[in-house]
Amino acid sequence: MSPSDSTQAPFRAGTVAVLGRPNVGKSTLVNALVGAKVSIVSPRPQTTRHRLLGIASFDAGQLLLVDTPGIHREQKRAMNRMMNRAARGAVEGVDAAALVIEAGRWTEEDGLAYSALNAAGVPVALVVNKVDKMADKTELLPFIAEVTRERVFASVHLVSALKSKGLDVLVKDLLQLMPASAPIYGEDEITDRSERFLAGELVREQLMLRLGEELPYSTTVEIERFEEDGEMLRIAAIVWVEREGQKPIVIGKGGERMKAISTGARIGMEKLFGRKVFLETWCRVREGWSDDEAALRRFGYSD
Ligand SMILES: Nc1nc2c(ncn2[C@@H]2O[C@H](COP(=O)(O)OP(=O)(O)OP(=O)(O)O)[C@@H](O)[C@H]2O)c(=O)[nH]1
Repeated sequence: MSPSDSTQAPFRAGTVAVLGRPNVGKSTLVNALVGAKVSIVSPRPQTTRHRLLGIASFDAGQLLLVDTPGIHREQKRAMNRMMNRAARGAVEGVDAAALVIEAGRWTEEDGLAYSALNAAGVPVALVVNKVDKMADKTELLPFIAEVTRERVFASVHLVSALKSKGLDVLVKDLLQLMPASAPIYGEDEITDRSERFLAGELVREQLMLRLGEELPYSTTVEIERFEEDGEMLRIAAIVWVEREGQKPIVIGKGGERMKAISTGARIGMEKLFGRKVFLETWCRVREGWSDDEAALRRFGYSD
């Protein structure tokens, strides 16, 4: 994708907060813009736990995408507070926001996100995602008319992040909202996260995809080893569970599930890192951890 303006146009670079309800497709959009899987995707809401910077480079500029965790639907007051806090945190210092919504659905939470962004004075591009899912496309224009009736957006986009549709114009319009600036990162950089972190995320993604609702909430992934061995990478991942009884859920009958998790994660790693990966995956019980230690390990740290 390379939206090319006139040759006179300055290079632009800046930060875009990607906001929206859980499951609307924020991570899928960031990955599609970056052109690689920097943010994990699953049909389960609340997949994204971390703020993450995806770096999308184009001929005309560079977008630093902050992929924010989705916001819970809770009681109204709590929701309001969380929404504002999440929006404020994510929006601090950004040049624009992409508010991602699902085609045909505008909810109260979307309205709250819009209001928080508007109050923060951040220009908002409305990204109506999952257009491919809408059987009757004639409903799209009245839907947009309704959403934009009393709200101001810098631009409005109909996209399918999954099928990479409508993204060229989105990039072009987002770049217009960025300040003239030299590139902030190298053209081949795609995230500020380490490869080690991304490896852990790919294991976590497989856990979510393959365990679904069965996945114990407190499960964490630790990358115990991440080493270069000639052309290949040797990686060891530990899936930490809280109780002995949770191990069979992760491992599955005859180890089948763990094998599938490991293979899925390895394939993702080989694609992302562009080389062969030897991956070992273990499931262990994290007996005796304090909450602090568990939290640190969740971010890939251990003493
Ligand atoms: N049909 C269709 N599905 C999509 C599209 N974009 C995302 N999805 C699917 O929607 C689900 C959620 O996608 P994510 O990218 O994880 O959504 P998210 O907003 O980052 O979710 P949280 O991490 O929970 O905030 C996944 O199953 C995606 O494959 C799209 O354009 N079309």
